Amino acid sequence: MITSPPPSSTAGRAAGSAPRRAESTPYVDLTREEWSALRDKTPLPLTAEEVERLRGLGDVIDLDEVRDIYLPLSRLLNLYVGATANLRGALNTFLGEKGAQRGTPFVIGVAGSVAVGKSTVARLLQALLARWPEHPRVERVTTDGFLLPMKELQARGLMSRKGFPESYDRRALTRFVADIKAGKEEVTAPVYSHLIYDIVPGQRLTVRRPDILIVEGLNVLQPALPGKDGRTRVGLADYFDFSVYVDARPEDIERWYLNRFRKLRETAFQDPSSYFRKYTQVSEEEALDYARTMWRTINKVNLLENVAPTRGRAHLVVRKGPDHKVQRLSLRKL
Ligand SMILES: Nc1ncnc2c1ncn2[C@@H]1O[C@H](COP(=O)(O)OP(=O)(O)O)[C@@H](O)[C@H]1O
Ligand SMILES: CC(C)(COP(=O)(O)O)[C@@H](O)C(=O)NCCC(=O)O
Repeated sequence: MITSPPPSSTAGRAAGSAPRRAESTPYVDLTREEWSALRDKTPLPLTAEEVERLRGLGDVIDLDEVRDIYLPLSRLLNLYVGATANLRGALNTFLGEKGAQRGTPFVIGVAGSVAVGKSTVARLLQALLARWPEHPRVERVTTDGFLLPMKELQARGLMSRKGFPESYDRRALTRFVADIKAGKEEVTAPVYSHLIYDIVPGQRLTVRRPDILIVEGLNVLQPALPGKDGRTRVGLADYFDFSVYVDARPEDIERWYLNRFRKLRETAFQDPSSYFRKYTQVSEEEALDYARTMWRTINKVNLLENVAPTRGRAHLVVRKGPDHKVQRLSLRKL
């Protein structure tokens, strides 16, 4: 796998280091304008009815952004799905009887920091990809279902490392995606609740042979853990047919994190069973101080230490500006 990252807004080039030679990059860099011009080649423009349905997803995303950025992306992915099916056909021809495998889901990983907008991108892609007659069944899962239960995090001293790679049951997550990719009829996963800030006891999410699976989470591009014998294992990202890294400046992400916290304080945190209810009982300033500490001591550290270093493994890096609008895209061409 090619690992040289495109220029980033998260971790700038070290002072004094040599500029990357343009001809050696495996990425093609496109401005927003260059990318959005590609939508002219995109069949299936959005109908008025679909625009309404997208609005119904409850996201604040503006519709020009959907047309300019995410519609061309859904076309690119549609082409990848077709090409991947052809490749599997070639493999089956080569393998003969041993190969005869039914179509397996096309798996897309969506990575990036807490609050960068992964869920919004993943929800949009789910809606846009399901419009194509070749792949109407698109499922989306978030990796938070594979966080260790709170009791276990406490026992291991990991409560302030939530979202770090070690706070997940990584083997179970990889097995879950491997089973779906292998075409199992029915695969289940645990469910995480932001309300109780914990795994929901006894609840499971079921995935039944989708055409496309979108796996969204902070750590989806992490390399595999070595096995006990030191040998390399197959990791989650090895099952991805395509991956997207959502990138933005940490200062902007912090602002989005705090804005989301402010909104949640007025809505979901009001629920008596919310883990964060206590922050509705103190002043907004006090609540935001707490959120700022969470950002600076947990989420920002995780972004810089674990998440951003995986950016160069993505097939596509989308870079957002301060207003969430995508400004540049780097697409892997090699
Ligand atoms: N394109 C967008 N335009 C405006 N606001 C957005 C956009 N994408 C995300 N947001 C807002 O930014 C915050 C973080 O987005 P979210 O998708 O919840 O992030 P993540 O899943 O990465 O934690 C949310 O408050 C969301 O409403
Ligand atoms: C649940 C999360 C770890 C994100 O998980 P993901 O779905 O990306 O695997 C994150 O949203 C979170 O709760 N972080 C802990 C610190 C905080 O509450 O901001």
